[in-house]
Amino acid sequence: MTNPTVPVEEKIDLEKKEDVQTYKSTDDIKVPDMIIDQIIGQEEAVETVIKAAKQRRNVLLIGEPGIGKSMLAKGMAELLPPEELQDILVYPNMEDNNNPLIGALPAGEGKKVVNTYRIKAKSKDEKRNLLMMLVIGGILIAGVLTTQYLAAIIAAGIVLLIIMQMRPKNNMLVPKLLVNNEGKNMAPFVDGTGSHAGALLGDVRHDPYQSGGLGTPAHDRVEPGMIHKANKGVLYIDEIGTMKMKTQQELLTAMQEKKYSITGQSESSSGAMVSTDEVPCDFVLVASGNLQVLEGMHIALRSRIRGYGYEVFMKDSMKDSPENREKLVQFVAQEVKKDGRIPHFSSEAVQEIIHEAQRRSGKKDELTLRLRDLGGLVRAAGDIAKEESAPAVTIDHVLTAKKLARTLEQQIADRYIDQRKTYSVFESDGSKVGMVNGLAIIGDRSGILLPIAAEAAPAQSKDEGKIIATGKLGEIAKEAVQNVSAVIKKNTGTSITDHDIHIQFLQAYDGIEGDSASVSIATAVISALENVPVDQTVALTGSLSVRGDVMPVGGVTGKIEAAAEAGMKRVIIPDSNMADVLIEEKYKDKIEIIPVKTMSEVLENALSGTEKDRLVTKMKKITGKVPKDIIPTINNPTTH
Ligand SMILES: Nc1ncnc2c1ncn2[C@@H]1O[C@H](COP(=O)(O)OP(=O)(O)OP(=O)(O)O)[C@@H](O)[C@H]1O
Repeated sequence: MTNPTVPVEEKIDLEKKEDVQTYKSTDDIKVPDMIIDQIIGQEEAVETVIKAAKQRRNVLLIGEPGIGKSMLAKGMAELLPPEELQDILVYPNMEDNNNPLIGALPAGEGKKVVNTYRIKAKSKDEKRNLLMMLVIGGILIAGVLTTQYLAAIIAAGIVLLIIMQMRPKNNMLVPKLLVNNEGKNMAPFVDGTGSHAGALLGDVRHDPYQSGGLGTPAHDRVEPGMIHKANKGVLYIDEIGTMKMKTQQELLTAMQEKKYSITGQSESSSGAMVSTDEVPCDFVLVASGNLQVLEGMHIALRSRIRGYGYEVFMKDSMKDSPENREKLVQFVAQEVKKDGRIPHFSSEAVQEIIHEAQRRSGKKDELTLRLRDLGGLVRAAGDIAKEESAPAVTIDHVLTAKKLARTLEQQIADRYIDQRKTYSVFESDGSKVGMVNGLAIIGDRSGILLPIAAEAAPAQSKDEGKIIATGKLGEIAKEAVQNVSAVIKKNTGTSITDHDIHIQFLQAYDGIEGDSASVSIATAVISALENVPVDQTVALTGSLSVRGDVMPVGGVTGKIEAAAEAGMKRVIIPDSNMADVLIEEKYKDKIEIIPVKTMSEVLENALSGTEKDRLVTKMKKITGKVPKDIIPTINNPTTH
């Protein structure tokens, strides 16, 4: 299917602040030509890159995956002042075969020089071949005339061998074009991500025949590195901290010297004997990665970037404002154009993408900037529309795509829920002592139910009770119980030190983040200590401060949706997270959301049965020791 195309002059140009509201489909929106103008939501990073490009400075971009780091690096290459691009040639060195010579020529000249050498070599070879044929022919004719056939054949063979050995190999004198910039008018962009030392710094191939003089000449075995191909342009390296220290050190040397000779990288190879003259490598380094990457980064390399460049911490979300929503309209138009196979999006379909951007940010009044993932949704919706041969992508296509294009984590979460239901790992009705339906996040935003079981027994040791936590999140559990032991005592008057407390995360799998489980753990422990059942129709999330306040956590939308999927009727979340809740319409009637500020409110809502009243009365009795802020909430719990 071909996309309908509005003539360029009739398109809405957002850069000129034209009114975007009038657009019917993304076909009406003009996509900027320059990559730097296509970058959405990273204004500070864009400004820095523009500044860095003017001065040819290095840049370190730190941020989440898929937010536009490599796009910025490409944009920078487009912006670099158009310097004289060069072709680099490597010539044989007659005096020292293992030290090939380097020559730089204006772009486009390199190929011509190589061709001239080739033609010369060819004509020399042809002349010599002709001469050889004449000499051998003469010997053979003489042999025929003197009837000395055998002697003539042997003589011709010997002459042939001698000439072959003595013949200078003209081909060997032809230089090799290392870097070819013919026809290029933009600074090069080279992505060196994940490349090993040879690919990055250049290499000399091994030649098993080099000792016999029969092999490929040294200069012909020289291969340029990415640092050389990026000469006068941008060298982009993602996840720079994963690169070997030695390679980072060499990279630093190349950056400082702006030239770097090529040698064989493998010590046992004949290439290691070869070392060329210095090859120009005047590149701008754009390094990137997430915060952890800094740990693996060579200190001197980082300091070089800091001293002669800029460091930028990129955003993963932007304010949900009318201007930023317009930028997302441009984003959808860009992705459609880039893909080239999917139809344009109707304005309603774009609205749904914007709504999803809101949801995915997981934060109040923000839009996600993890645009690679959002682009995935655009393409999935486009594919569905294309399959149906629809002229444009509609809101229904986007909704279907959201269902189909579920992330791996979301699919895993669904399967866990099914499995756990089948094996009754958790319950979604009735009440149970020491069992809590906690909530966690897997991947970056998929919620998952995390059942937690606690048992309390009188301490076996006379001195002090123990906290025994099993399951993959054991450490978190121990820490959480230690942190909240004061809160438990404050709420129940019971000291956990008189008990051995066993906690288990039931069937917790790798990749589950359990940081926000402390409210759930405390509830399970209190329930077990006090023998008060927990309502199994409630799911919980929240982080507990040592004072007993419920602190905000990440991913509430995903967690609430997971609770609803698992059949929970109510979900307790931190009050301060209420503004982040953007659950899908279909879940709204399924689950009641209860915002809480303190542990007492959690207990009021999570515990059940007559025993709860006993505990509340007990809590009230000890409220003399409880800070004032808890008293009113115990008497007057907030339920929504
Ligand atoms: N800020 C942005 N503006 C416009 N498009 C974006 C932006 N961020 C990501 N994209 C889209 O996502 C794609 C991937 O982005 P890019 O490769 O730049 O991400 P990245 O941050 O370099 O990720 P990684 O670190 O995983 O390589 C881009 O080609 C573009 O389509």
